[in-house]
Parts: sequence; structure tokens; C-alpha cells
Amino acid sequence: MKYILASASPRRRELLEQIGLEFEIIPACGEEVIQYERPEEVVMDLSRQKAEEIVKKRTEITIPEVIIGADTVVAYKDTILGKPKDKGDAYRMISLLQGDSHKVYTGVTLILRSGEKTTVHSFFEETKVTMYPMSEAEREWYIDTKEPFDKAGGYGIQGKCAIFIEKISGDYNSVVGLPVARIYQELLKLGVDIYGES
Ligand SMILES: Cc1cn([C@H]2C[C@H](O)[C@@H](COP(=O)(O)OP(=O)(O)OP(=O)(O)O)O2)c(=O)[nH]c1=O
Repeated sequence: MKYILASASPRRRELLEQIGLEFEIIPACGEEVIQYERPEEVVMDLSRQKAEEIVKKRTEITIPEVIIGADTVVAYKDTILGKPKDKGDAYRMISLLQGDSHKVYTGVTLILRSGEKTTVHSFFEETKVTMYPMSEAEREWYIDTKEPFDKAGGYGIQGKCAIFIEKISGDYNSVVGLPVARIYQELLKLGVDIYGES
């Protein structure tokens, strides 16, 4: 089985490396078109768009393959937060999230291709994250670390923002960008055992 990660995210790459999977990276570069309101639908749909873009690029396949697409957003009350566009946007996001709880959604689409058969399987993980209150000076300091800019919700739980995380409920790796345990379980359901392969 060949595994392809349809992502340019270094965090997703590191998480797949961490579990010992051998895989190729083919980032999806198409524009993400949001057409849903509920965060779980948004992330599943965007993850499918990313994985399907790679399927279209690979018309001739010689061995069975699994393509993995993923997308992460932060939801605070009715607001969905993607990546901040600029410093002001990052400040707005971190101000919204500090001193309260929010949810992080990561959607994953696995596309299994073997012979003539293609199986598309999407799912999502929801993780609740609670942040301590942050003073204005702390928010400014955090934005100056530049960490917020390529991350949904404008923070990285795995970086300096860790000092502001009071608690989480759910999968930590999903917040970082890829729920590897759930992916393993879902692959098993599809009949793919990444460690049992000969
Ligand atoms: C909330 C949070 C998000 N993130 C990251 C994970 C994702 O990389 C990013 C959300 O953006 P995404 O659009 O999901 O992914 P991406 O653009 O980085 O990569 P690609 O589309 O090529 O797969 O935010 C963290 O690293 N830490 C966090 O705590």
C-alpha cells in the first residue's frame, strides 16, 4: 500500500512520521471553497476537496493507495476561525478565545484506491480547549512570536501558547492538525492495517 499525505502542513507531516508510516507528500494547492455552516461539515468537506484534488492528478496508479486529506478550524460559539490574515486578525482571534473554552475540529478524508475501486471516507474529531485569561501584554507578546499566522484560530497548542492552555478534552493530536489514532482506527475499518502489511 502506498500512502499519500495531501498536505503542506509540517505538523501533519511530523505526526505521520511519529507513527512510523512511510508516505509521500503531495500538497493540495486548490482554493478551499467553504459551502457549509457547521464546523464539522466544513472540515470534512475541505479535507475531501484536498484529497480529491490529488486523486485527479494521479490517473494511472500501479499499486493500491490511500490518500489522506485534512483540515482544521476553531469554533467559538457561532464563529468559525481559520488562519489569521494579519496581525489585527490574530489579535481579534486570541482575544476571543482567551479566558474561555472553544472547540477545535479536524476533518479527515481517506481515499482508498485499488484496481477499479475507489472508497471515499470522511470523519471528524472535536476537541474542547480551555484557555486561561490573557492580559493585553500577553496577547501582544504572543502575536510577536509569529506563531499565530499559519494556524487555525491564531494559536498553536504545541508552541509557546502552551502556557495559556488550562485544559483540553479530546485528542491533542487533532488540535495540532491530524488525529492519528482515529485515522488508524478508521483505516482498520476500511480493511487497511498499516502495521500488518507484508
Ligand atoms: C488550533 C491549532 C491549529 N494548528 C494548525 C494545524 C493546521 O496546519 C492549521 C490549519 O490550517 P489547515 O487549512 O487545516 O491546513 P494547512 O493550510 O496548514 O495545510 P494543508 O491545507 O496543506 O493541509 O492550523 C496548529 O498547528 N496548532 C493548533 O493548536
